[in-house]
Amino acid sequence: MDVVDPATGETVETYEEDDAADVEDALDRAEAAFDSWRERPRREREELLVSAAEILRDRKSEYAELMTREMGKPIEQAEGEIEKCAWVCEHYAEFASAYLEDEYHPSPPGSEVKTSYEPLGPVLAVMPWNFPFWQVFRFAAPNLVAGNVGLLKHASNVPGCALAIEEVLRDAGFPEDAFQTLLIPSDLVEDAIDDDRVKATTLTGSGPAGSAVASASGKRIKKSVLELGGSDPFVVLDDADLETTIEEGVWARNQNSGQSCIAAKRFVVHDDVYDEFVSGLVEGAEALTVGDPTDRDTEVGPQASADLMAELHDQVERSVEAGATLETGGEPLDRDGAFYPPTVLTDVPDDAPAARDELFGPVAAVFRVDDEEEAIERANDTRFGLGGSVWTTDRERGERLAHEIDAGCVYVNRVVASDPRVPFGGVGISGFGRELSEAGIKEFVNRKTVWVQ
Ligand SMILES: O=CCCC(=O)O
Repeated sequence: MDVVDPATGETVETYEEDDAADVEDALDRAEAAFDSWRERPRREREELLVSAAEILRDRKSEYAELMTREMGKPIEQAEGEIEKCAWVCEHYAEFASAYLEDEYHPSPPGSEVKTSYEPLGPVLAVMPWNFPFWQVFRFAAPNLVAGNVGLLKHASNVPGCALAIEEVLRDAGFPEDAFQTLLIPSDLVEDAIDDDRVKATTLTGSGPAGSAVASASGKRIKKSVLELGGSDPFVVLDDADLETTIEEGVWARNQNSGQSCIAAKRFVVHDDVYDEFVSGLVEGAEALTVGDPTDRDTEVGPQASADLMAELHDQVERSVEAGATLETGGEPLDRDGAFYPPTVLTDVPDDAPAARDELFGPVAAVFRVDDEEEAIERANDTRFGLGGSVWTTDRERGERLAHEIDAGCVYVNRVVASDPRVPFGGVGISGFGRELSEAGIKEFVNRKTVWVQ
């Protein structure tokens, strides 16, 4: 596995891939580890998560630099990601016991009936490169503390991050085989899912990858959780506080260099404020500092690879050919590395890629609407359903519209963001199941009814 620094296009590291025999060995070890791990008192498992959080904070610079080198995340955002991983570890260290407490039910006199939450076993996680630490920790923290063991198949461009995560957990004191990284190509994933020792699967990534993992899991009657793409609407009503809304909109679209499933992708803007909003969005996009992700002033780094940038550019070109107006950006930067500028498209036709598909880079598509009803219609005119936001000074109006948007989460006057305290996941082709909070820790447990007469 070659790691190519997307800021320079140079190969910076090569890792040896694992093969089928390595997978076999890892599955054996995972199964054995589960037998003893599930018996460890939960309090001890929680304490290990506290140690993992400490290690993450101690090694924040080292891991942030690794992430920046492998997938180009601007360094300050990479440090923020490591902090968030520490937070999710601390969150589950504090709340896992309450989340997994036995639940007692009304029962006939003389009997006791409860639900207990017991671990399932080895869970295979297929994870993406865009938040290479966070996406893994939000799987690992709840599952390890619940008593499951983890097997990670990470994206092939971030093997160093995958191994570093394994290192954090081992150094924190988790048993060696409680969490293992498999540096395997995608074609070995189905074999692993087929294996009886793997009890469940979770994938964060693209629709086709999600469909493949869920199909293979379904064939073997194994539960899966999918967190796939999004095309989140950012709905700006006529009474929005425009200064704040524009500022937040620029960030909502360009965070993580535009490569986030919950980035705002379609801006649905009321006619009364449309012109002012668009000119603010364009000005904000042009003011962003694009460049070397190791530089602390950089706000938008490279796209994670030249291929991904080419795919994004093709979507922009096809949208413009279909009739969209390019307000700013729209051409790869003339320099080494996969740099794409913050881009704004207006007049986007309904059948253009920028309206229909997910654009996984710093490209905003803006739509003009005449009223609330049309805003909701436009917001819901997508097969995705991950997140969405509504911007208005009238909180009740915002909340009312939030209930009308078909998505796993809708934020009013706040940029959509995942948070350990609240469920995260989508509807439609954005996936199923939930991560984080109590909902997340209960995805891969046996909700066992115990009836004592
Ligand atoms: O790509 C998805 C974003 C995930 C997150 O921010 O938690």
